[in-house]
Amino acid sequence: MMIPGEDSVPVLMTLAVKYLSDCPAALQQLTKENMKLKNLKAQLGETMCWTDYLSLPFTQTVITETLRMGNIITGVMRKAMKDTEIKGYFIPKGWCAFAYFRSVHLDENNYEWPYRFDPWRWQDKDGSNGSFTPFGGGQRLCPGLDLARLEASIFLHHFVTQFR
Ligand code: HEM
Repeated sequence: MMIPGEDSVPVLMTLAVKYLSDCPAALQQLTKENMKLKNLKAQLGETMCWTDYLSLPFTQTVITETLRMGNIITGVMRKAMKDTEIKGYFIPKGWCAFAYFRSVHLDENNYEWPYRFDPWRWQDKDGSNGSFTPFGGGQRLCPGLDLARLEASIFLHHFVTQFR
């Protein structure tokens, strides 16, 4: 749990900062959303809790878009347990195949202007059609995906509300 969890989230945070620094409109909207929550919490005298994290929709789209563009895990290896055919390609039993996430996440058939950092694209899309797999899928789906998103949200919240 520690090894896969240690490198991936800091890379996610670092890439989010990099992409935001190139996209002032996204940084502005992210700051506005998080400042609003921070001020509300201060007025109520409350600290942040789980539901607050879920109430930051734009922050979530920033994280999702960073995962899409950043491709922190570039893909996953799989071994064919039997002769298999996928979309006309034959994979003999025993061969290894590499499912390359980057080619899916940066394919213009799946995403308009795929090299543009555009968190707004996620406002009416959830990637559940198989075109968004930064955490893998199936039996080996990353068990740390919610923790990764939570950590990145907490980082972004403090980053944009306390620093310029
Ligand atoms: C941005 C952050 C992260 C990304 C992009 C990511 C991505 C992935 C991917 C793609 C896999 C599937 C590997 C495969 O199918 O061969 C995976 C597996 C795994 N991840 Fe993550 N991960 C992240 C964060 C974390 C965190 C925070 C933890 C734990 C605290 C974690 C723990 C694991 C473990 C234990 C597996 C192996 C699951 C299995 O084989 O059954 N990951 N991760």
